[in-house]
Amino acid sequence: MVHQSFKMALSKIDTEMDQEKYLREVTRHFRGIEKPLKYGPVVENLSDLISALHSEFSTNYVNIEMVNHLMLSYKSNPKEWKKFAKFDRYKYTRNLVDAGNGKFNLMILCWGEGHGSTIHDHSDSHCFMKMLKGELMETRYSWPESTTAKDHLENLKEGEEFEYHDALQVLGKTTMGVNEVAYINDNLGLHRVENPSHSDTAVSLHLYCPPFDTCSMFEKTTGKRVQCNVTFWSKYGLKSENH
Ligand SMILES: N[C@@H](CS(=O)O)C(=O)O
Ligand SMILES: [Fe+2]
Repeated sequence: MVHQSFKMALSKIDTEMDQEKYLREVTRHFRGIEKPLKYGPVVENLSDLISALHSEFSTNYVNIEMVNHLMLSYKSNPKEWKKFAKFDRYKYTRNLVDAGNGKFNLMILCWGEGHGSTIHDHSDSHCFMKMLKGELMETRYSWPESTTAKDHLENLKEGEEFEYHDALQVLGKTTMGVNEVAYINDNLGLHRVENPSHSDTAVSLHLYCPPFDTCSMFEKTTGKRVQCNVTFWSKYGLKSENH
């Protein structure tokens, strides 16, 4: 009897708990793994990785550690990802590889020499970043503490949030090489990523779950926050129309 009601309770959770809500909840606890799992599945190529990710996301209870494992387990092969790697002269590009049935976004980011992102958050999603080529330097920052100084309100433009007066604090810096995977979520802070090389490009593979199309960007010296849309330079190997 107890067993049966327990089963009923579980099936209730299964149907009522949506995956997005569940993932946002795990965001609070997951910190990332550094090595592939000892007995985890082996990923031979990019299409294996994509299929394995789809099956991982097919249930409501995504094993985020397994997602991390799969990202670590794939070994970069430029022949497999070249068709997605489209560069721009002026800024890093975001190229959609797979929209994960609406459950995750897998994309390839192409970084020209010296290109970098602005300090940003990840809209409460999990973010895995795997190096495919070259090196990237990641700097992490703490969140600005918000204040309520009324005299700043009049200076706010539409879409801007509250002013902060102190510079963002640097939490750490890491340089990542080919096949390494970094993990971040809003709980772990903000970050900025840059290609420190002035002679080589860099390419990285990012997985976001749940997917998001806006995030916040921050000014380092004031902590000022602006909501921004994030767009794709290309989708499935084809250049987006608006570029
Ligand atoms: N999160 C950034 C890339 S990075 O700098 O981590 C983006 O999706 O554009
Ligand atoms: Fe990021």
